[in-house]
Amino acid sequence: MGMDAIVNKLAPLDKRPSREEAEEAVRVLLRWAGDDPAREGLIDTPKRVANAYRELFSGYDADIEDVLGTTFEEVAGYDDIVLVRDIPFFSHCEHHVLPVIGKAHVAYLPDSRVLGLSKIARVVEVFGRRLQTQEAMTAQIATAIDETLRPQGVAVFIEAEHMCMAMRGVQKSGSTTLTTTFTGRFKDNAVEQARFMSMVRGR
Ligand SMILES: Nc1nc2c(ncn2[C@@H]2O[C@H](COP(=O)(O)OP(=O)(O)OP(=O)(O)O)[C@@H](O)[C@H]2O)c(=O)[nH]1
Ligand SMILES: [Zn+2]
Repeated sequence: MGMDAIVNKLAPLDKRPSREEAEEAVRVLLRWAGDDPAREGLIDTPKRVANAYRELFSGYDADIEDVLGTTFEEVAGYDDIVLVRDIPFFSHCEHHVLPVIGKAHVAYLPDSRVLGLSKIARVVEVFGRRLQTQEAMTAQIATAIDETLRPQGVAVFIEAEHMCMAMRGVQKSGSTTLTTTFTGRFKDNAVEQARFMSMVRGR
């Protein structure tokens, strides 16, 4: 997957429906649920839901190259694993638009340049705040870091619970789905991969 595949997912703001259209769609779904959008408690709900969508799906508005733009070279020759562990995120599955709640662990092996640490968590945030499958989100985080920083390797490990499996459908709460993407040396070298996994698991 290249950067284009990630960038193309962005819907330009001017191609979006109007706020009034979005609020009307919420009223339709409230009626579909069985309630009356005209009753007092629901009058402002379409506005609130439209606002919440702007926040929950703000990842479509972010430019990943801006997010990852700041890099540093002066790190005293440091060339070992940089791992940011336990980055919490909320996403939404693209099949049911229900929450996916999880943690991402993201590492890379620098090749002269390093990233600002907060940028790693920001990348997770950008891809989390879109409609996702866990597999795609894992691969997108790895690709974004790989193609902007060009490190020796990237490792991404996501563990998450899908509300579409807990609240409805098969109704299995508490199960966790694990996904990984490895690039470069993390992909080619079993020792580096194992080191990443034990750093993630070590407490
Ligand atoms: N691979 C993958 N599947 C997901 C993810 N999120 C949700 N799903 C699955 O997407 C599938 C959609 O299956 P469908 O049969 O089309 O939809 P459905 O009838 O609502 O499926 P059930 O959830 O089994 O009731 C389900 O098996 C979900 O568990 C994800 O991140 N990755
Ligand atoms: Zn789902």
